[in-house]
Amino acid sequence: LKPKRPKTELEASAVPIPLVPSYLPLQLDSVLGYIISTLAGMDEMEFLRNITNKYGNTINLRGLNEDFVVVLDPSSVQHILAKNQPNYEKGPQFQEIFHEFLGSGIFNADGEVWKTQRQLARPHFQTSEFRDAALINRHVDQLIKVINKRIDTAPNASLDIQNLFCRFTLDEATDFLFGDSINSLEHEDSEFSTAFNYAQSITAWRFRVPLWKYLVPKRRFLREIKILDNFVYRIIDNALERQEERDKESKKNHETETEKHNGGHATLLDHFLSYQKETEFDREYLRSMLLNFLLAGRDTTASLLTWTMWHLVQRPDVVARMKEEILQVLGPNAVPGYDDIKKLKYQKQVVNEVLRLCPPVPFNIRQSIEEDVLPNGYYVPPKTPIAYSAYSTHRMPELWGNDVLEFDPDRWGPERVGSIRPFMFVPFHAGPRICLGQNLAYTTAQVTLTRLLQNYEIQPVPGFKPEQLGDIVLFSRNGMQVHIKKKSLIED
Ligand code: HEM
Repeated sequence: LKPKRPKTELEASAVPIPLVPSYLPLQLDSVLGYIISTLAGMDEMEFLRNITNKYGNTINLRGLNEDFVVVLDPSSVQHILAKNQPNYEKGPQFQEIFHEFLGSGIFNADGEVWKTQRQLARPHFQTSEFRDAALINRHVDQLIKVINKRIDTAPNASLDIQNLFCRFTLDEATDFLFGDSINSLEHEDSEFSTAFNYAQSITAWRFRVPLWKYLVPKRRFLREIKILDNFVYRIIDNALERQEERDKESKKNHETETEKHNGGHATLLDHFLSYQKETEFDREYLRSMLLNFLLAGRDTTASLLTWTMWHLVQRPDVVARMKEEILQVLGPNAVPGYDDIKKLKYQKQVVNEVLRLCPPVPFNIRQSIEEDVLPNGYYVPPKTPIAYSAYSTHRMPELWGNDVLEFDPDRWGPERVGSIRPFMFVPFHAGPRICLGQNLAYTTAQVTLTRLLQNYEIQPVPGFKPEQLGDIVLFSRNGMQVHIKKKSLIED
């Protein structure tokens, strides 16, 4: 047993966070119950929601005598993500779990290491980098080609659209970040995507199982990481060669460093390399940087598109309004760019409503540095893991009303959007570490949806029901089966 700390003055003045009850020493009943149920396919997000419905919006899920705080109130979420953000870091536990996979990349770093990467990367995510949406459209072309081929060869069979979206966003993200697409839409069983998926799912297990070091097999994990490394190092070495040639050229032309930076860069990697003079990056740093951005950007957008399909196949009325809007703004065939997408206001409402009910990152963890008191008076001890769940906060009836579980894009319409207060809706996180790719994600999702609705009719598969899987990203365990037929917008 951990020795009991003497109470500090702050602790004495605050309220202890309610403990979720358990009955065996070391809370073994709760810990084992959770692991067994998860292995058996439990919906973890609904499990957490049921616990908070029963015990309150600020709880301590203590396991093996370690505290684990969960907060859902917008004011507490705001406190840890923004107001007192410096006191809530990713922390050593998080970093250890992710280390082999992500090194000290942006997603897995705190302090100066995080800050430098964020500052350097930010310009690459400005809208100007994807205003014409050409890169996105190129990969949507490929997606459409694969869907058409599938319709031609098996017109009556259902299709797992989640699988296609994962391959599509992997191709788009590797193109945007590395300048070298995996082309997994063309070659489904790419060694890289298998290795990436495996590394991600083992990492999610390391989170769930407190004794992961002893329980989760490591040999295959390290073998798959090696496959990722080989792939990424090849890209880095090519980019370094290109950079050297560019440097020689610019010396010939007597360009200054500032002129070089202002030139615009095709990929995130080139963008980082253009700062090589000021900041010495080694290959390992660049490798981690790329894998971190890939993790952050790829499955999240695929998840958003997947759950959008699930809601749309059940709501022909919503689809009809979306199609009407596309016809008005773009017509049946025009390929959308960023500026067109901005005019698709109802479509954005639909996307926001999906992000509310099915946030791609449903759960997120920080660790306190010093002791603290939350705005609702609860005491947070030092060095304590503290989590928030966008999934649960987005489903609180006291915030959203009694129709909270209804899919209603009109919540986001001009008359009602005013009642959505900050930190009630946090699919992209918030505060200084808010998602860097938010704008790119909306653009990718909306360009893709527009083109799918211009070209197809998408229908439910009778009897199919997705099973939520709350890994690092919210997916459906059994895919997302839909029926899809070619149909132009003017045939409606
Ligand atoms: C629907 C799509 C997306 C969602 C819901 C989403 C959500 C999030 C969330 C919740 C975080 C905070 C993670 C944490 O701190 O633990 C985050 C961070 C981040 N996201 Fe996204 N994201 C999406 C798409 C993208 C895309 C497309 C990219 C880029 C290719 C991207 C790049 C990043 C980066 C670099 C961070 C780390 C920011 C930092 O720590 O300073 N995201 N995202």
